[in-house]
Amino acid sequence: MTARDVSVSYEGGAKSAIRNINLDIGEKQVLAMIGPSGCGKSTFLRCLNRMNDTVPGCEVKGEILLDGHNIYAKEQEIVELRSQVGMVFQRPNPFPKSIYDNVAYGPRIHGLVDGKDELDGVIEESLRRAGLWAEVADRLDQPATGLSGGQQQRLCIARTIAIAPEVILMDEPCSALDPIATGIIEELISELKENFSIVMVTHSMSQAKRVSDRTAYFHLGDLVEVNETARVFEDPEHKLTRDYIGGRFG
Ligand SMILES: Nc1ncnc2c1ncn2[C@@H]1O[C@H](COP(=O)(O)OP(=O)(O)OP(=O)(O)O)[C@@H](O)[C@H]1O
Repeated sequence: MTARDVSVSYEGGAKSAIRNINLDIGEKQVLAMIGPSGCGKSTFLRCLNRMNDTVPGCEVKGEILLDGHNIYAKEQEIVELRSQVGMVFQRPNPFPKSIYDNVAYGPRIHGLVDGKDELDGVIEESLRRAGLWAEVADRLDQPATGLSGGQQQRLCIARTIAIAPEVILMDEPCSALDPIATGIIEELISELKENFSIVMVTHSMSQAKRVSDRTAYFHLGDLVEVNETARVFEDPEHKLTRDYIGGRFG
């Protein structure tokens, strides 16, 4: 994906949130977005699958290309876009349905499978890739809400993978989890990048260091720098980045 000159405002243009963002999201890489609270990370993330469309008074300008096609073009179908760009939220949000039906939801509504056997296969594969199969294989018909928080988040990842997106967006996917569940999700993210491009917002600089290939630093609505993660943390180009990483504000 490529963002070109993306600016977003809220309240009918009265409140500017991000300005002229130019950013490439590499294929099969993890891009971490960091920066102080309110700098526009989530706003930018939500542009990538047009989640901001549903926010009244929110205006998005510029272009976001997915495989060379502008996702803000008139002819873009939102349902199709959401099947190409999946999203995992801060708090695990399983549907009040069985574990099976949570993962089956996407393939069913997008018409991706033909018959029960194929659907069963997609569900097993998605749960395996999300590292959850061994824990739930014998209780697929049980309510998803009975799983632990970490298991629920892996279920939400399985639900996203089941529609075979190209890109997975993650908005602070571990912030509601304990350190052990966080470690499991971080390992999972490192495995998932073999097949998907991942963009994640994180408040944890150590997490960005551990899991991302590239890191983008946002400040007051501007993208200050984006570079290889090691470079951003060891030798940032900008003083603002250095100050944030050094804990001098944020
Ligand atoms: N629905 C909205 N209506 C009005 N202003 C909004 C809305 N959503 C976000 N904003 C404003 O846009 C700016 C960027 O917010 P955003 O949530 O994108 O930042 P963030 O970097 O993700 O913050 P955090 O790290 O706290 O989640 C902030 O000034 C915020 O108050």
